[in-house]
Amino acid sequence: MRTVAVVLAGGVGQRMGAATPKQLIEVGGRPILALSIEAFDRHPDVDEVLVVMAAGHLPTAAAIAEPFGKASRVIEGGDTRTASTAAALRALADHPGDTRVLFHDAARPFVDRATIDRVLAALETEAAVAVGVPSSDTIVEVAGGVVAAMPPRETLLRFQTPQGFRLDTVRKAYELALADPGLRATDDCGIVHRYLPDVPVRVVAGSERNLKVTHPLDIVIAEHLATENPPEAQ
Ligand SMILES: Nc1ccn([C@@H]2O[C@H](COP(=O)(O)OP(=O)(O)OP(=O)(O)O)[C@@H](O)[C@H]2O)c(=O)n1
Ligand SMILES: C[C@](O)(CO)[C@H](O)COP(=O)(O)O
Repeated sequence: MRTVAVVLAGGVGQRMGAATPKQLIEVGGRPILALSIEAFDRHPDVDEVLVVMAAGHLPTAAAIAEPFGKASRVIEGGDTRTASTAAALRALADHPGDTRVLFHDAARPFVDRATIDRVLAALETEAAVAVGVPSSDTIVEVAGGVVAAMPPRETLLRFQTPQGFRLDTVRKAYELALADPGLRATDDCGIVHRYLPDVPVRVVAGSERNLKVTHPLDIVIAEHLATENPPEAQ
């Protein structure tokens, strides 16, 4: 059974507000995208890494991916993260349904080997696997500026990536999702949960280091993680 890691780098980094997409910003002297590709390229159970890049930046992404033996292809993403995942699924159309596929945010350059191991181990028996960490903040639902609901914090997790699937499962979920004019999603497990409600989404532990570089302050933290405690030391 083959394992493909899809590194989603199709965003433009609006919240970061930099001149280039945030995945091209260097931390510890290397582009964030290179660190994310490397995490999967070096994993012994990953066979192939597919990079999905923002339009207009494919040659740069191809140059970054080139040294990694498993990063065979760089394709163009879509206008949303969901559209970029859909583009990856189209690019994997010739892969058998029992392929294991891991979708990872390029913006999470510090994913560690143990997290990938946990996702792959769960995929031995499950068709959809998420990575989550507890919230240290109280999370509330707000409507019209006032609190509408306060779910008990111990029932809540913050999702990270990679999110892992059997290819046939995520394919089916996306087929249904893309036919829904009301489609709104922020991750791939959400799409499986909504469109294939009978498929359990197993949750495994993530890591606080696996931050998603989103806002300018995250670059300061990422620079620290990359230089003081680099991924290869994990
Ligand atoms: N059209 C998109 C949008 C996002 N992503 C990827 O999905 C991951 C998580 O998205 P996010 O952190 O929101 O990145 P951006 O969309 O670039 O950021 P912003 O929302 O601030 O514009 C990132 O690695 C991003 O490159 C993608 O592949 N295609
Ligand atoms: C997939 C994700 O990283 C899980 O936390 C998150 O939903 C991505 O959201 P974004 O708005 O595309 O950064």
